[in-house]
Parts: sequence; C-alpha cells; structure tokens
Amino acid sequence: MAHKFPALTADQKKELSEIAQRIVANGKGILAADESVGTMGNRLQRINVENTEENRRQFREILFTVDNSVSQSIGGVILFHETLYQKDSQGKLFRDILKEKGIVVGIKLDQGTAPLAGTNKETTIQGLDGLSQRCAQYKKDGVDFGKWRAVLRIDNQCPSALAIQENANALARYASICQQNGLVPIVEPEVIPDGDHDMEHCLYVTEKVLAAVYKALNDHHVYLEGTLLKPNMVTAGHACTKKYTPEQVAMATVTALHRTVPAAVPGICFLSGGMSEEDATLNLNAINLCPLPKPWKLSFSYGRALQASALAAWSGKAANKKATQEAFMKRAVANCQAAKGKYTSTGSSGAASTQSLFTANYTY
Ligand SMILES: O=P(O)(O)OC[C@@]1(O)O[C@H](CO)[C@@H](O)[C@@H]1O
Repeated sequence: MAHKFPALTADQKKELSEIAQRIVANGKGILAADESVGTMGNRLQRINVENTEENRRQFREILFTVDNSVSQSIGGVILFHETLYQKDSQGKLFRDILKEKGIVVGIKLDQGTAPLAGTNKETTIQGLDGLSQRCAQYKKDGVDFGKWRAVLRIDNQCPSALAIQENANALARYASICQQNGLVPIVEPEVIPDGDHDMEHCLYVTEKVLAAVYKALNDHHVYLEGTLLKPNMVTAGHACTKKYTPEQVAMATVTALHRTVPAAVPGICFLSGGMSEEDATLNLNAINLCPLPKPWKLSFSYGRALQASALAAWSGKAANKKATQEAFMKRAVANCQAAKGKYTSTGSSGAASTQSLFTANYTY
C-alpha cells in the first residue's frame, strides 16, 4: 500500500501541531464555553436568569475579561457560533479579547445528535454537510481549533457496534475536514455517565470506543500530532452504589488511554461530564500522578466544572462581576495545578464547587 496522496503539506502539519501544543503547554487546558443556546438556557435557569442573547453575552464577557494571568491556566476557549461574533460592552470582539491574552480560539462544529434507527435510542452526530465551508470561514475569522462531540451510552445492548462504528467514522471525517482547513480537531467521543454500571464496565466500553476512534482516524489519514482528544474519565455510572477513589478512577482512566491512544497525540483534555468542580480537579490531579506511562499532556476541557461556581456567584447581576471572575479564576488555577499533578485541596471550596453537576438524560 503506497502512500501516494499525502493529505497535508509539511507546513500544514507544522501549523496544526504547533496549535495543538500551544493549547496544552505548561499545564494549560481549555474552557469549554460552547454551550448551545438551549444548553445555556438550562444553566441560566438554575440561577433564575432569563435565557436571552444579552444575558448569555454578559456572562461570557465577565469570563473573557478576567485578569490576563488566566492565560497561564487556560490555553484555549471553545465558543458557540453566536459567541464568536459577540462583542464586549466597549465594542471589542470576544475573539480579539481572547487572542490578545494569548488564548487560542475554538468553535463547536457538531450540530447535535440524530437517532440511529433500530438501536436502543442511540445516536450519531450531524454537521458534516457544508462542514468544510464552515471551517474555512471560521479560520478566516480567527478560529484555530474545532470541537465535535459524539455521545455513547452504556445500557442494555449499548453502545452497539453500529453506534461505536458510526460515531468513530463521523469523528474521523470531521477531523480530516478540520485539518484540511487549518483547524486542530478536538475529537470528543463521550461515554456518558448515565446508568448504574460499575467503573470496570466503563473501562471496557471506553477502551472499545477509543480503539474504534483511533482506527477510524488512521483510516481517514488524520495527522494525530495535530489533534487533541477530549474523552470521559473512566468512572462508575452515576447511579452505581459502589464508590471509587480518585486514585482508582485515575488508574482505570490511564489504563484505557494507555491501551488505545497513540503517543503521537499531544494532549488529552478531559470533559467533566457532570462531576462536581472539586471532583473534576481531584481526579485530574490523580490522573497526572498515576504511575503508568503517560506520553501525552493530560489536561482539562471543562464546561460545567469551570463555570458552575462562577455562574452561581454571578446570578445575573453586574455587581457580582468581581466575585464571578474570582470564582472562575480559582477553578482555572486549580485545574492547571492538577494538570501538573500539583493540586492540593484547600478544603475551603464553596458549596457550588462540591455540588454534583450531573443531569440525567442530559441533552446538549
Ligand atoms: O461535561 P462538561 O465539562 O460540562 O462539558 C463538556 C462539553 O463537551 O459538553 C458541553 C455541551 O456540549 C460543552 O459545552 C462542553 O464542551
């Protein structure tokens, strides 16, 4: 099998691998602020704030205008389409504010789930049609990475071979299209935590899913050095009665990754999947201390686990800006320390940071 049709030039590869490495350099991770309008509505409802474009803009302005030192902890921010074109109250585009801080701008590219007929309510992800044109436009508009989230569920007959295969292939096709347009693809095959399965079963499923994803990425000639993986940690299902320590979660998670993710991948940025802010940080710290070979940067791409206490502090009031920024910065710094295996809990975390952020049957 000769390699006659190279997918990318040397310059394209260099650009992609440099972007990926910048995002996860020195313990940095990603703020996933890419909640769709509906998902943001759920978050705002919890704090009794109306889901208007202006309220979404105001909260994000507070996050993005935090002190410049945030760029020591946050290497990239994922935005939703609406946010990419929004401005702060002085009229400055959010994306310019982030770039001036040295933060890489990313965009959510998937367009939600669609049912896979003949399965136990499994799904695939939409958004491949017209994706190349969207990526080209986003690149012109200052975006350097994309995100595509596939959802796999653990249940009776789930995930099926069809769901694993179909979602792996869609992720690989998306990754290939991103790279052709100069965007680093974040590959996110999330095994969601709904269910009463134990951690050992999650380990089995996560390995199967990741193995299929890396086979598909290889089949599609995706340049691994110019990608980032965004997986679930290996945990028990939310309704499982058996509890596991961060060290046990870390051992299972790194075992799954070690068996399936090539060393060419520069960084693995976990999603928080409904864990409390503090659990997400403690687990990440334990993962970085796990005594197994770890050839990749192991960092975070948290949505809920970076924003929950900030949202609670804000509560829709401009007067709470300082407290909101402090709450956000605290989680950003804590997760950066955890990405280096240097986090020690102060025990002074507020109620919001230890509260579970899990929602059953969560739709994004
Ligand atoms: O699990 P978390 O850390 O809250 O969010 C992970 C995530 O992929 O899911 C959300 C919904 O798509 C996104 O905002 C975010 O990027």
